[in-house]
Amino acid sequence: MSKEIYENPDLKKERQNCPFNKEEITHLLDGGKEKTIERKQLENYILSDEQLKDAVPMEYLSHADKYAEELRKACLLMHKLADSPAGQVPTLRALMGAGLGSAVLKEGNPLALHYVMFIPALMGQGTIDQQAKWLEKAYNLNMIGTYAQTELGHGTFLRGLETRATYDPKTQEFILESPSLTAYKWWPGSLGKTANYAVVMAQLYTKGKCEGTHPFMVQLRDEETHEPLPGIVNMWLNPVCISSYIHYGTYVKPTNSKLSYATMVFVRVVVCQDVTTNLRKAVTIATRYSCVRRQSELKPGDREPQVMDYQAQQNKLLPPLAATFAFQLAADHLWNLYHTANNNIEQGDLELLPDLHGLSCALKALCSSEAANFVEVCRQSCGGHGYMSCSNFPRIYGQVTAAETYEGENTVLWLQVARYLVKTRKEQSGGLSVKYLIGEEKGPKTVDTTLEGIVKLYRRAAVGLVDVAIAELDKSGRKGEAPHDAWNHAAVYLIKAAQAHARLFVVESFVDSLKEGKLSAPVRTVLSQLCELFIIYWLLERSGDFFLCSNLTKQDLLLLNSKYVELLAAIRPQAVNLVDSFDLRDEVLNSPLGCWDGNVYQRLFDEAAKSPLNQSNVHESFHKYLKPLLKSNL
Ligand SMILES: CCCCCCCCCCCCCCCCC/C=C/C(=O)SCCNC(=O)CCNC(=O)[C@H](O)C(C)(C)COP(=O)(O)OP(=O)(O)OC[C@H]1O[C@@H](n2cnc3c(N)ncnc32)[C@H](O)[C@@H]1OP(=O)(O)O
Ligand SMILES: Cc1cc2nc3c(=O)[nH]c(=O)nc-3n(C[C@H](O)[C@H](O)[C@H](O)COP(=O)(O)OP(=O)(O)OC[C@H]3O[C@@H](n4cnc5c(N)ncnc54)[C@H](O)[C@@H]3O)c2cc1C
Repeated sequence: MSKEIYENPDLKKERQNCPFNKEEITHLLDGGKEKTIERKQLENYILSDEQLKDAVPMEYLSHADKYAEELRKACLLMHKLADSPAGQVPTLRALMGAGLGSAVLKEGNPLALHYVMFIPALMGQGTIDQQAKWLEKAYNLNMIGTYAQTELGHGTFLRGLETRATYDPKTQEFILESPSLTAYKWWPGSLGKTANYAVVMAQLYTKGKCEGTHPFMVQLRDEETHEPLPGIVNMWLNPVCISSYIHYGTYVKPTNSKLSYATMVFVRVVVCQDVTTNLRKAVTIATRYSCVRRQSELKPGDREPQVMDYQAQQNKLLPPLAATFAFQLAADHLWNLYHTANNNIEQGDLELLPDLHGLSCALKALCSSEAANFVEVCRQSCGGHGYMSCSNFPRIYGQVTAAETYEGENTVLWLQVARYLVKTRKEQSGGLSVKYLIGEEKGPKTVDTTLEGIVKLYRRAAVGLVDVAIAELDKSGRKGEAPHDAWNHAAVYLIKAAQAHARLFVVESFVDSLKEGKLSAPVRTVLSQLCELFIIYWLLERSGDFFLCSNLTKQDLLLLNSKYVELLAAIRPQAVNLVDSFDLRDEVLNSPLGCWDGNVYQRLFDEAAKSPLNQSNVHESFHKYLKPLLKSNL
């Protein structure tokens, strides 16, 4: 007799009479029906392997045991690559990020940097000969690499890196050295125990002149013994400069010194997708839990309501739900720009490089910071159970908030965006993704609160805040301040302008995707509601920017507030159906709060029972410490 599958009755009710085709949204997010089929086949292939399951929860292992266990599984995953139903690169992409990969490697993938940065650095900056020599070795895992750029003393200011690579024309070798404690490479993932090679960013010195930071291939450990090579701590020998700027002892300048930063641009682009995947997990967990959890009294005398029926809970969870679509669609647009720009750069056409740099910095900073804030709101929306390690919120938050720092600390990236915006606005040049900065904003300044009218408000704010920042810079200049001081004293305005630009890009991506997309009417309706909710939410959150740069009135704001709460009520009935459309398996969510069946309390109880402390009634420490204290009559 088949075992009755339990489904929480409230969740079951939420799923009845769904007005849209969930699979249509799943296919949209996956990039098409075929991609969904491929993803599900890959998930079955990986998650059905018993050797990839944790015997005990990772949180109860020692640091060293966690590392060993993650390395065991990571290596097993690599052995499974060859037979993957999805092909190498799609499998690697799935295994390196916050989706399928995190279902197996909950503490992180010791081999991630090899694929996410080391190989991309070789592909992006190695010469043909160097790629011929190293890429096959890297893809065959005959070497494990990392990307060693950050030092104890410098992570942001790359021109301040202290590691030096001095070219010796006699031996035609580079001598790499870390001249001080602050020059020690610090932070690179896998550098400590896993990698035996690294792409090392170092200041290139030749003929006594510093030519700036360049990437070098350095062997760190013996390929057989894995022992660090002699002198590895503070002196590295025999590195090879990746990309050929030394021709017969003479330095040949690259067409653009920033091309050596290309690997960072790649990761900033993929990080936008990765934090969105993590946000989807957090929203799914919190939404399902909020429809299972019944608490307090809404109508006196009635049964305790689902907490999702409180408008306050909808206000917490529906904007992040909408954000997952907004960020995904924006990340897709950025990915397309990355490919176009990269193909052009390979042909020597660097025209799109500033746009790519500006937009990748903007979107990485926006998606990571917004996702981190939203994940924390999702955690808080689940009360005490959201605080438990087994809820998976602490791990999801840790992964997302790390992205606010790595690959360019967000503040620093916002200032990079501002530099690009000010230059584009002043020079009225270029600006593929900032076309609105070129020429004057046309049309009446009156406000209409339709979708198109709200997008126009975002554009006015984006232009207006750049002009406010430029006015501040000019004012400082007139006072005789040096450009670097004027820039520093306008930082607050510059960052606001950058953030407004990033939000405009996300809003336009969302609106344009709905216009262009071949969607059924029911899906278009629910996604349009989410789009309108999200762009009004952000406008209400940042209303000062809009008051400053448009004719927005108090009446407009009150009208938008009413529209916002109406949309909360309209979307509420579809919240569970929308997160079901993400098609995130329980193993990927890895949380008793978010499981598809809603069997929350039993799963919480089972998780608690796994704790080593719950394997006996009295822990041995009682007899060692507590009992003597109880007897000591202090
Ligand atoms: C094969 C399978 C593949 C699988 C992939 C699967 C992916 C799946 C998911 C991935 C999961 C995510 C895991 C991520 C792990 C990451 C781990 C972390 C790694 C790191 O953190 S690596 C180190 C990162 N460090 C940084 O980012 C440093 C930040 N600092 C800088 O970038 C720079 O110092 C600076 C930009 C802040 C300032 O530099 P500088 O002072 O030299 O520049 P200026 O401000 O003076 O500007 C000069 C001009 O240069 C332009 N510029 C600057 N940077 C760039 C760039 N990167 N590209 C292009 N142009 C750049 C400026 O715009 C200026 O131009 P202008 O015309 O003069 O204005
Ligand atoms: C989880 C994780 C993984 C990492 N992995 C790697 C890796 O694999 N390889 C690698 O090379 N690195 C790695 N890093 C390092 C990372 O790239 C750096 O931490 C990051 O670039 C920030 O640099 P920093 O730590 O020097 O911070 P700092 O730049 O020292 O930041 C400190 C403060 O100074 C401010 N600040 C700095 N410069 C400016 C400025 N010009 N204007 C205004 N404010 C400024 C910042 O906004 C921040 O508030 C990793 C970091 C983390 C957290």
